Amino acid sequence: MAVAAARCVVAAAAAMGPTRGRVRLRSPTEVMVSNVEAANAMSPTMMLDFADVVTELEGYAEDAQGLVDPLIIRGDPKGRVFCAGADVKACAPLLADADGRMAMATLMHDTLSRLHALPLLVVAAIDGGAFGGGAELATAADVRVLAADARIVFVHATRGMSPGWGGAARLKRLLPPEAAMRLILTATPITPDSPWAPWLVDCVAQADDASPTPALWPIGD
Ligand SMILES: CCC(=O)SCCNC(=O)CCNC(=O)[C@H](O)C(C)(C)COP(=O)(O)OP(=O)(O)OC[C@H]1O[C@@H](n2cnc3c(N)ncnc32)[C@H](O)[C@@H]1OP(=O)(O)O
Repeated sequence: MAVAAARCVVAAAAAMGPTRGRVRLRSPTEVMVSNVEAANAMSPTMMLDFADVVTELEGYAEDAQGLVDPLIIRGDPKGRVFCAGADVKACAPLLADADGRMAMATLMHDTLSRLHALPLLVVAAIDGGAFGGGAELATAADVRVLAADARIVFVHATRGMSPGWGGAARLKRLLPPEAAMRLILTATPITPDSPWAPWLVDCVAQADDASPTPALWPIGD
C-alpha cells in the first residue's frame, strides 16, 4: 500500500470518532506525544499529526542544513508514560480489518523511518514506559533516556501482533539479532538493570530529574 493511500485510510478512521490526543511540535526541538486518557497511546489523529510533524522537521533540517540542538520526543507527563503504542480504542476501525492494519503500519513505518533519517540527534525521553508501538517509536530515536523506574516492552506478542512500525528491524540493528527476536517473541521488559539495557538505554534519569537535559549526560553512563 502506498503511503498516500495509507494516509487516506487513517484519516477516514480519524474522522469516525472524536479527536483523541495530539502530537505537537512544541518548538523545533521538542515533540510532545499527548493522549492523557490513554497513556499517550497513538490515535489515528496522532498518527496523522506525527507524519506532519516529521515533514515539518524535514523542512527545518533542509533549511538549516541540520539543526544543532537535539530533538527530544516525550510523552505528556499527564499521560504518565512515554507512549502506550497504538490507541486500541481509537484505532478500533483500523484494527478491525487487514486493510486498516496495513494502512496504520504503512503510515507509521514511513513516519518513524523518516524520523530516524532526520539529520539531527533524536532523543526519546522515556518516563513510565514505552509499550508496543511506543517501544517501536523509542527505537527510531538515536538516544534513549530511560527514567529509573521505566521500561521498554515490545508487548505485541501478548496481543497476537508483530511490530509493524519498523521497530523489529531497528531493534535487530541495536541488539544482537537473536536477542532482539527473543525480546519481541517473549515481550520481556527492558529496564535500566536489564542485561540488554547497555544496547538500548543510553542514559538513566533519576525519578526527580524532570527532564533529560544535557546535564544528565554523558551518554552511555
Ligand atoms: C503497534 C501495536 C500496538 O501498539 S498495540 C498496543 C500495545 N500497547 C499495550 O498493550 C499497552 C496497554 N497498556 C498498558 O499495559 C498499561 O495501560 C500501561 C501503559 C502499562 C499503563 O498502566 P497504568 O499506569 O496502570 O495505567 P492504566 O492501565 O490504568 O491506563 C490508563 C488508561 O489508559 C488506557 N490505555 C492504556 N494503554 C492504552 C492503549 N494502548 N490504547 C488505548 N487505551 C490505553 C487504559 O485503558 C486506561 O484507560 P481507563 O482509565 O481505564 O479509561
